[in-house]
Amino acid sequence: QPGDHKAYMRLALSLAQKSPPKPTNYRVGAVVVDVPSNTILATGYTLELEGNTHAEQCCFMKLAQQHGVSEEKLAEVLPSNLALYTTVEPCSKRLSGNLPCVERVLRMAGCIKTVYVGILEPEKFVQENTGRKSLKDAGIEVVHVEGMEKEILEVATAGHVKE
Ligand SMILES: Nc1nc(=O)c(N)c(NC[C@H](O)[C@H](O)[C@H](O)COP(=O)(O)O)[nH]1
Ligand SMILES: [Zn+2]
Repeated sequence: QPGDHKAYMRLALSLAQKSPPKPTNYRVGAVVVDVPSNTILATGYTLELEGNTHAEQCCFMKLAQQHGVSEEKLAEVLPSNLALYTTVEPCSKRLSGNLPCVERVLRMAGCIKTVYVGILEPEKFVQENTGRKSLKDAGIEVVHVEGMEKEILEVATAGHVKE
């Protein structure tokens, strides 16, 4: 139901606010939900876990640890109807060269059916985020949860030098 989507996106935004501000990335929050049972399987925010980690990446790293598998094998052990909520759409390229979150989501195309995003990635670091198309081509639905764009962007860019 639409109400739930907003509630999960608001939870993701509260997670994003825990992320240490940096000028070279965005502060993002993410939540993985098992749709049939409407339960949260994992939460994450940018830089929550060791290394230069992204919010979505943290969710998957936690799930892999919980299930004792590598991130690559995660789709084999998770339920098959999951939703990923992320305040900023999954990245399709990272200036650090680390594996983009779209690639991580694509590996889980067997269980992640829908990605709910609060905003599309601004074109500050990466000219054009091609993620949405890659996800749709893999049969993953991308849904924009509207109404929180301004606050999501403010949180995401809190570490940036004000122009
Ligand atoms: N969806 C998403 N979740 C995040 O947690 C995060 N930080 C970004 N940010 C996207 C942005 O394009 C990259 O942060 C820069 O391209 C720098 O790349 P690194 O973060 O250093 O790997 N995007
Ligand atoms: Zn990412």
